[in-house]
Amino acid sequence: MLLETTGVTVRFGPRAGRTGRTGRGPAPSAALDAVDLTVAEHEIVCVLGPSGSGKSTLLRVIAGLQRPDAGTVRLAGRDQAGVPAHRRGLGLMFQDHQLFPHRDVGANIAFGPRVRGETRAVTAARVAELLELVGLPGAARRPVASLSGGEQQRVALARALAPRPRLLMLDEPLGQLDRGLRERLVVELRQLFRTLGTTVLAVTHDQGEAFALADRVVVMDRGRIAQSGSPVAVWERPASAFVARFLGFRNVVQAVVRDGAAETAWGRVPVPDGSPPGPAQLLIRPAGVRVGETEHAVLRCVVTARTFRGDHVVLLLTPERGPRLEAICLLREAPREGATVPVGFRGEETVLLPPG
Ligand SMILES: Nc1ncnc2c1ncn2[C@@H]1O[C@H](COP(=O)(O)OP(=O)(O)OP(=O)(O)O)[C@@H](O)[C@H]1O
Repeated sequence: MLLETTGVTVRFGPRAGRTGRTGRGPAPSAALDAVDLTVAEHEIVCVLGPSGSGKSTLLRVIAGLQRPDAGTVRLAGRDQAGVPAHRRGLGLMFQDHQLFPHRDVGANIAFGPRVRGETRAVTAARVAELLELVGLPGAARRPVASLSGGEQQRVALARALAPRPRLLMLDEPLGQLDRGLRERLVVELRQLFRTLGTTVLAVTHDQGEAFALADRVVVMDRGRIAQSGSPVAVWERPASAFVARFLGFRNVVQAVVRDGAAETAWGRVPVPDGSPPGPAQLLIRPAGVRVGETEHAVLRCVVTARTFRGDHVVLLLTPERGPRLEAICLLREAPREGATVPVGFRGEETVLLPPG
């Protein structure tokens, strides 16, 4: 295992040192609460979570920029306690690129290799090679100030890769760019890391970015790991109501499973075969809400909003009982705003979550 954190805990502020646990969650001051995280050689892992969930603090602890109150960080099996940041062999690329504004592109990228004592010739070759890799061939003499946001991002990446770090750590790598550019760059980044065999630990609050980049995503909630798994596994089977809501699913409701269906505020909803009986929370994906089908209808809803999304329409429904529902349907089948429609549910599109 290239990176292994065990029980990493960080507490900030006046409550530091107090345990204050209730057994149900971390004390309010725990920025990180006993985090165990591994990253294998050549793996791309994205840590994902809402603002304040501890993502940056975790990166800073691994980088050696923040001392943990408890726990260990191992790199290639070696405990990093007492190893300063610059001796950990990590590449860091943080939110605000931190390029040297008064140096040209080449000098920015050359910084790491020069500090490590590489010769001018070796460094120049490395700079040219990296500029080629990040899609900016021949840009070495350009002033940093003349670059667009996306170009600066590429230079920052080249600079982080220049000393051949054993682990590349990215904090919101594409945070400040517009959506179109981010979507393009994320695909390029994944290809680049694959080609180079780079091991990557990235942090982002943008789930689309994490899902496009990562081999594995790690979802954080208030200093703890809420779920870790492949993008597909996490998307298909969120481990909790928190993860489901964080992924943008809206239809999460209290339920009691009995006789092959979940009893909810919306009525009886079919659930997958073999679902254990008892209290739970239920996620119904928007595709599992059948709109306008009278045969399986259990509920009547008013169409509160329709959002056009290209080939389909997202409907916000206000039911006669229970919280609002989100549904998707084909444009040509979408009911009008204000219409009252019968609604039923598809069991294959439901996921049972632990009780809240
Ligand atoms: N230097 C600090 N002093 C006090 N509290 C801090 C410090 N740094 C972070 N925190 C707190 O620790 C918690 C985790 O912060 P962190 O920056 O790691 O979260 P994050 O998930 O990276 O958030 P964001 O996405 O907004 O960057 C937050 O409650 C934050 O207020």
